[in-house]
Amino acid sequence: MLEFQGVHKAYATPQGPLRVLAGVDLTLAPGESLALMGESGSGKSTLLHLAAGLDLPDEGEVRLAGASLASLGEPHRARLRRETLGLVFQQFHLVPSLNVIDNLRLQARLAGRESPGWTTHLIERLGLAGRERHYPERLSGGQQQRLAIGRALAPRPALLLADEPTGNLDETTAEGVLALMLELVHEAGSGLLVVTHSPAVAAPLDRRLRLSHGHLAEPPP
Ligand SMILES: Nc1ncnc2c1ncn2[C@@H]1O[C@H](COP(=O)(O)OP(=O)(O)OP(=O)(O)O)[C@@H](O)[C@H]1O
Repeated sequence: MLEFQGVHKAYATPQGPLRVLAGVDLTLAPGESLALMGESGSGKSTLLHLAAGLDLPDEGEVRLAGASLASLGEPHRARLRRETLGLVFQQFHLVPSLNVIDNLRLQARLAGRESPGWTTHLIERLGLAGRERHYPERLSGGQQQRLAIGRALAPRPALLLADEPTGNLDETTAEGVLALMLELVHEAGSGLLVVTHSPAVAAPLDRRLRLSHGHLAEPPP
């Protein structure tokens, strides 16, 4: 589903190149779930951006659904992203001019996979039944992030990429939202790559890896 082979990435800084990924290898099978952990600044978001083809490696290859992302033009990469991935970030990135149900429908339509039954099911599971016509600004932070997760899962993507999805929420709300995210990923039949600092979130997933000094490794027990 997702494969990194010898991936290197550095950023240009006034002090010279900042080496972030130094030969990362990773294979994620369809339906597999992986927690990506690591210190702040270790390159977790960089890895997720490369996985989504939002940025390209300096060296090595990233393959998504069998396609080498660097070999595709940006329009083709964007289409593959829409059809294959769900993305959830710390900021919710909801469409403010669309109500709850239209935020969900838009994403499914863009991916070419609308399913009214699944959308209705999602709204109920997200605790947003009765609020279908509300706009995001009228929802609480936790509700907005639940909606952002639901939107990403509306097309039942092959893989959900989530970058510290509850980083902006208080601890109690975050726990509930993350538990719901894991359940919905399971119901959607999606794979999951989630950046998290929480051992409780990481524990039930298939695998856990830690990014440190540019390399991925098993975390200490
Ligand atoms: N566009 C950029 N230009 C220059 N440096 C960058 C850029 N993006 C990220 N960096 C630097 O690369 C390093 C890795 O950043 P990244 O955001 O991938 O880490 P992270 O593990 O996700 O961190 P956090 O847990 O704090 O979100 C950091 O030192 C960051 O400052």
